[in-house]
Amino acid sequence: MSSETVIEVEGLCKNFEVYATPRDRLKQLLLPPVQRMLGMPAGVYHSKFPALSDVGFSVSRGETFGIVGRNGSGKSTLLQILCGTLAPSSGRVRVKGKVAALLELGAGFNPEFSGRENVYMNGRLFGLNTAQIDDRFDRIAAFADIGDFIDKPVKTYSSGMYVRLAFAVIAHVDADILVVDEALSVGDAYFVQKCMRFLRGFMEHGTLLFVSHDIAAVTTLCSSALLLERGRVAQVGSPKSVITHYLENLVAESQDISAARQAEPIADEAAEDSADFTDMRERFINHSPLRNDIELLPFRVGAESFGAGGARIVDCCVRDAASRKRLDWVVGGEMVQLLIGADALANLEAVIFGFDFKDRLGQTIFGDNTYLTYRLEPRRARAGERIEAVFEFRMPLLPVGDYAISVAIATGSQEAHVQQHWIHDAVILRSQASRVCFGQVGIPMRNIEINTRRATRPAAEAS
Ligand SMILES: Nc1ncnc2c1ncn2[C@@H]1O[C@H](COP(=O)(O)OP(=O)(O)OP(=O)(O)O)[C@@H](O)[C@H]1O
Repeated sequence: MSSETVIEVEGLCKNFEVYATPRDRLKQLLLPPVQRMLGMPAGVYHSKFPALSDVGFSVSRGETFGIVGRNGSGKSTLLQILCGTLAPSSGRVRVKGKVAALLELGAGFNPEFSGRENVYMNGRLFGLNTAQIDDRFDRIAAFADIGDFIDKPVKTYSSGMYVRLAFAVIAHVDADILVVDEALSVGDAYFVQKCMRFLRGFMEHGTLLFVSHDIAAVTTLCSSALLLERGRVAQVGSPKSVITHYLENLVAESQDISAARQAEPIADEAAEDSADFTDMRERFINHSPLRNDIELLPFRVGAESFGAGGARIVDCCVRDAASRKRLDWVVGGEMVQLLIGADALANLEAVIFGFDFKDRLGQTIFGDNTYLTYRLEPRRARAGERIEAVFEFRMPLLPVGDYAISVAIATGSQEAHVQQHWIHDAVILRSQASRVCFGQVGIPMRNIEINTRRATRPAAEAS
């Protein structure tokens, strides 16, 4: 490593083990030791998913290095390896200096501890002693600007408060290398401005790894950039050329898809049910104040609820459909999953999960349940089991305002059922910006056209 190189990555690979069913995971855990004991070859019950393949690059001291790539291209995996929170499968990673990362919201915070206690805990993890943290505490609290919440348990924080405190901490631990990803987008506009002011100051001496879908931010902030495509390095170079390559690929991909669609016989159109598409104006919209940013407030365990008590809903979140990561914010139009998890407190027959997506006035915009899917083979749960339902759908484009998702677990049928546990407003969604200015929701437009053609003469004139 040269004196100026602070990050050096060579031949980095990361394979995740993917299990087709939870049963396979259990088999993988239990069977191989027994098979080995019996002198049999150990079975393999998973496939390997290469999230990163032969990744190599280096970053010099003082550089602002952008990492871009589509969803699922491996950015978070790479960052986690660089931060030391995930082990690579093979390859070499050398990092010189103290790294502080603002990755997943609140990662590294103990939700039971107060903000103050977490500041001390994290400060120590970053190598500061108590006297140094005492000395910086007021500045950290002022940066976070969360008022009395600094002495409340972090589990009571909104996602915006999490990110405020997390950023305030990493901004005060004398990091040599800062890693900042989309988490920053969760903060309110004033806070993001404050962070950007800090980052611009930091960039004068420190090294910054900046992961973003915000093409404009990467182009203006970064001194060089890396494009990841399906876990491989597609390009390292100037931000402008990397972003150009990235956009060309996006466009080429959408053209390939539309060419393929045109080539398909009409009869196949019905089979296109899983074909994905994005709004044709997405690129423009996502780089304008019209992007439909929706904040997701965490599941409120103590929220108002009712029910017969045969089950208790203990988990509810919105996840990214591809990565299955729990989301703190989402952009309207993206594919998401709503997960509802419940503990069965009694033996339950014919379980139905459902949800109700409401606007700020409590009017249902849409909702669904599992009844039709399982009508022929109703699901049951034994007392003591955890049972989960996942609904995958495209998040609608939401006009600015607050929304709520109520969730429920019931038993019986569509017509006659017993609500075992219903939680009002389990997840709150805050649509902060939107291009939808009328109607209850917007729908992504696959295509919009204006066509002109030669006017045909009215029939009367022609005769
Ligand atoms: N623990 C895991 N087990 C199995 N697959 C995983 C795991 N973590 C990530 N993956 C898969 O690895 C790939 C890369 O994921 P990663 O989160 O690094 O992508 P990303 O570029 O950060 O995506 P995004 O922009 O959506 O955050 C994805 O296909 C993801 O589904």
